[in-house]
Amino acid sequence: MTNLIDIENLGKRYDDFALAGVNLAVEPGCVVGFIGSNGAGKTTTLKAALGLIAPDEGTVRLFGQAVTPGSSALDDLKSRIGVVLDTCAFPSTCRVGDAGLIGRAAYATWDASHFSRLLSTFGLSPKKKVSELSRGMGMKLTLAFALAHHPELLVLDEATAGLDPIARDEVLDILRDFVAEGDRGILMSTHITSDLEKIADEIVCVDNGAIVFTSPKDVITDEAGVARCRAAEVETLLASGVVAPGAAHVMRHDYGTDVLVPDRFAVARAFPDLVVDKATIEDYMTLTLKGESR
Ligand SMILES: Nc1ncnc2c1ncn2[C@@H]1O[C@H](COP(=O)(O)OP(=O)(O)OP(=O)(O)O)[C@@H](O)[C@H]1O
Repeated sequence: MTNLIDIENLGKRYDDFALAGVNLAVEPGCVVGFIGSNGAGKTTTLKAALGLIAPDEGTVRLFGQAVTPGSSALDDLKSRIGVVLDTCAFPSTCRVGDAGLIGRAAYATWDASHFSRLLSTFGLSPKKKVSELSRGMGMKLTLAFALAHHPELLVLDEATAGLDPIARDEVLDILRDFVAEGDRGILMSTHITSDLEKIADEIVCVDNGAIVFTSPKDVITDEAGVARCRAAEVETLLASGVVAPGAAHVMRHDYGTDVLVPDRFAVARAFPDLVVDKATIEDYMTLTLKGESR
C-alpha cells in the first residue's frame, strides 16, 4: 500500500536553527500527530514537505511520487492535499461564501454542496466578512475550504488552536469521518495533545529540529505509565530490572519523583503499593524531553 506522504532525511538550515534527518510517513487510514515544543521544527517540516519552502536535504514523496519545490508534478499532487496552516488563509475583505468561488476556480474536484454543508456544520454564515470572524471561526473556514475538494491527505498545522472545546469536538468528528473510509490520512501538528488522544494512530515528536520518538499512540496511552515515587522508591524501581536500562525517564518535583515507564502493568505487578498512572501523550512527551534517561 503506497503511503500518502513519505518524508525521508529531511533537512533545512536557518541561521539559528537546523532541522535534520526528519523521517515521517502517513499511511492510508491513519492520523499522525506531530508534536513538540515551540520552535521545535513542526511548521518547518510541514512547509518543506509541501514544497512551500525548499529543503536543504532529503526527499519527499507524495502518493508515491518524489516531488521537488516548483515542479509541475508538485502542483498536480497538491490538488490531492488539503492544507490548513495556523492562520486564516483568506483576504479580510472576502466574504465567507466567496471562498467557495476561489475553491471552484482552484480545484477541478471542488464540491460546492459539501462546502455549504461544512459551513453550516461550523455555524458560519456565507455573508459574513472574513474580517468579522474570530480566530476560531477563521480556522473553521480554512478547514471547510481544505476539505471541500475531497483531498486524500490533510496537512493541518495547529488547526484546532483557538477553537472552543465543543467546536474542537465537531472538528475531530469531521476528521474521524474523513479517515474512516481507509484510503485517506491526516498529518496534524498540535499542542493540544488531548485531541490526539481522541483521533491519532501514531505520534511523532520533534525537538530542536530532530525526531525524538515515533510511536503508535496506543503504546503511549495504553501501555506506558507514570510511577509516582518517593526518592528511595526510584532507585529500587530502577534496580529491579523491571524496566530496561535507558527506558525510564525520571523527573523530580517538589512533591516527589515521576518515572515514565514503558510497561505500567509490569511495574504495577512488581510494585503493588506504587501508584502507576496511565501516561497521557503530554506526560510521555514532557518526561521524554525533560526527564533524565535512566
Ligand atoms: N524563515 C525563517 N527564517 C529563519 N528562521 C526561521 C524561519 N522560519 C522558522 N524559523 C526558525 O525555525 C525554528 C523552528 O520553527 P517552526 O515554526 O518550525 O517551529 P514549530 O515547532 O512549528 O513551533 P510552534 O509550536 O511555536 O509553532 C524556530 O527557531 C524559528 O525561529
